[in-house]
Amino acid sequence: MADDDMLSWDESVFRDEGVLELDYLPEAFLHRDEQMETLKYALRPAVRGSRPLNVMARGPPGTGKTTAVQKLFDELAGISDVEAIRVNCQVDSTRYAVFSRLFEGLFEYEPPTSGISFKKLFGQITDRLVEDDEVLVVALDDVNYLFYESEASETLYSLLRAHEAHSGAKIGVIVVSSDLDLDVIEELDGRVQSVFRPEEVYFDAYGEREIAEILRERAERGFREGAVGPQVLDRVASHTADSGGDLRVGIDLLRRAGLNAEMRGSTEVGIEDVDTAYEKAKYVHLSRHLRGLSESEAALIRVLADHDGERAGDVYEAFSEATGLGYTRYSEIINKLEKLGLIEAEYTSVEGRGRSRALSLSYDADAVLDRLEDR
Ligand SMILES: Nc1ncnc2c1ncn2[C@@H]1O[C@H](COP(=O)(O)OP(=O)(O)OP(=O)(O)O)[C@@H](O)[C@H]1O
Repeated sequence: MADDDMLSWDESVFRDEGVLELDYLPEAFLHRDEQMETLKYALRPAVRGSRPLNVMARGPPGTGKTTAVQKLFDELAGISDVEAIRVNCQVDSTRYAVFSRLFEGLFEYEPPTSGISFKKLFGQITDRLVEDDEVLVVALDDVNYLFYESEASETLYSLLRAHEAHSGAKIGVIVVSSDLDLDVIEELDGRVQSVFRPEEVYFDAYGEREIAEILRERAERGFREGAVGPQVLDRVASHTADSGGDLRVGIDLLRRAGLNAEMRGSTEVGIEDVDTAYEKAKYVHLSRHLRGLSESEAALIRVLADHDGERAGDVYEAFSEATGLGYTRYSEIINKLEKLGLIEAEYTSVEGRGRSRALSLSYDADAVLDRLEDR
């Protein structure tokens, strides 16, 4: 360690730390040309004033789906008579919430919170589109959350059939899902299936070489010259690939490794800085999923931390005592947490009682509880 004031604040390994924030929109978007082409093809009619094709974009977490949408929407923002609005369904997970967000995007103020019916909200949106002769492109990002709340069919139905209820309304929809176990089309009601025939775009997981290239580009912008060597980058890429190829892990890892180097008073990031950082960065998924949970969902996680590995019936007793909620809601929450990969439900045979489900947390209980409190 250097002397006491080694960390003179202006001496940093970073050139621009903001580049290593997860919501930073990268200038260079590598290895996604094909996906961008399909998206552009689908959206092109909007630029000419017609309804765009609908799109379904799928792929594992951290593979650039949101970034692709954001990049295209930024381009569309410069075109008159096209409104492009991205809705994060992790935050807005009901039909009403989605349409409130669309209202806000169009009118630039929130709809009245009290008492405005869905029908009215919907009507105001479509009237505006028709009057101003605008095309609306809606991205339902993380649409899987609408399915977990059983709101997907209603929401899509309203969007896709808007022109029937309100002649002249032109709306195109991009649904984005990172839940690979969810068969989006199959899970929709028949009446929605019959009008939803989207173009499909798949975002496959990046390989280790691609990860390294993308991260090199990001590191060059984010770090001072010479602060991150090729071996360090390779190490970051290898950890990222190991944890499923989610670039969020890699970017978070780069940033934390940089902070570790600074802690040591070094101007160069070392392999050990990366390895120490990985202990934390590997939990970025966990933190992200915990952030979106409701109070009762969080309550079940807390109960499970105390009853890890126990039978579903026993966990229910503790849950119901803690929250006063009934079995139906309990089952729904288990279902959602399982789909999010936060818990695992395994069938076990109990002697004399047939098969029963045992529930356990997918991550270390202390790691979960710490992050649950920080959310
Ligand atoms: N090809 C790429 N080039 C540069 N940066 C990328 C690329 N792909 C992803 N990223 C970066 O990785 C991070 C995660 O990307 P993004 O949020 O777009 O993934 P996603 O597929 O939408 O994830 P999720 O499904 O979990 O919402 C972002 O910080 C983004 O800037």
